[in-house]
Amino acid sequence: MSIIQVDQLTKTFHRPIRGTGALGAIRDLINRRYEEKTAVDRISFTIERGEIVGYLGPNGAGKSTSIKMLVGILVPTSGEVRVDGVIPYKNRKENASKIGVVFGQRSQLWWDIPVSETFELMKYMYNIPTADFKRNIELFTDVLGIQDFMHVAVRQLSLGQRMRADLCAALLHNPSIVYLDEPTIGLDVVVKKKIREFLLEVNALRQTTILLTTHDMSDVEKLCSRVIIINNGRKMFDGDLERLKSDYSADETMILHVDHDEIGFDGNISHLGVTDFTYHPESGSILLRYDKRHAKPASILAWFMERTVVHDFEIKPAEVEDVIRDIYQDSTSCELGEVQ
Ligand SMILES: Nc1ncnc2c1ncn2[C@@H]1O[C@H](COP(=O)(O)OP(=O)(O)OP(=O)(O)O)[C@@H](O)[C@H]1O
Repeated sequence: MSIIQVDQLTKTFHRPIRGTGALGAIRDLINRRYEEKTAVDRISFTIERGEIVGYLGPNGAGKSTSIKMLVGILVPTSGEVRVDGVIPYKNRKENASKIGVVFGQRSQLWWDIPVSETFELMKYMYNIPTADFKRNIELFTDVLGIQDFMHVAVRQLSLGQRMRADLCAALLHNPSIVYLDEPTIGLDVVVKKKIREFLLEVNALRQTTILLTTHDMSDVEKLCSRVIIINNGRKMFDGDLERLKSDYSADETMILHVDHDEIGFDGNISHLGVTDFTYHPESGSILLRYDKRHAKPASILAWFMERTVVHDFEIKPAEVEDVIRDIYQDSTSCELGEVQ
């Protein structure tokens, strides 16, 4: 059975409409008006044990609201959610023992006590057996490089140190599911790498299911076998990254390595279906972007080979970042493009 089951999940907020100016404020006091905002709109998906899934969408798409329903903080307006056999908002305590949560912007650690004592408190709160606790501390501190600041008070940690400590704390009780909201936000490349390695290791060792929201596409490419994309509360795509690229992007880039001096044409190559063209004389390379539905890479290559000496060439599919940006911008694809 799938570890996460979400069926037609919906959350509608009623939020006050605020009047403008002093008169509006007085009017609001007498007659408060509300508008409805459907933050999550009939979303359905299932996630299997051990999957690492990227839950993506632009700002305000409904990601945090979905996660809050999965962790049991919010009660859905309609639809169903079941996590490891439990309805989160009805069985909050049981659900909490099975999950780990990290919100990149907010820490769950106790500000004034050292990291090591926070971990001891976690052991007590989650009733973690001593042998498991020791094993996890050894493994996690090693992979995340926490030893150097184990005895430092949380408020004195840098952002990267604090995030590593947060991750460690969230995983000490061996949760079967981990929700990560922007876990690498604001971190340098070295710490990002450590965190990604850690997540992959825990996932491989323990079959931990990971649901990750991030705006960092390199997180997605390094970690996620599958992505779910939402926009305006609706699911737009559910599948693997390669499928995302092939279904949603027809753009490719061809890079030609040519002789510096011999490039001899006027640059008018739109008839080849090329949409973007740049020549870099310092490296002797030509970058050509085209829509593969309208252009033939072989014809482009042949055309250039007739006019200059081409030493080498490569073809690159669109970067996932570009594909996702295009999907975010194209809100009309919302329902039409939904893929299960
Ligand atoms: N408690 C609330 N009351 C009213 N509206 C809310 C509430 N929480 C969220 N919303 C609205 O629901 C929509 C979705 O918000 P949500 O925080 O889920 O988006 P998000 O995808 O997590 O965005 P971001 O990437 O910016 O964190 C937004 O329009 C937001 O203003």
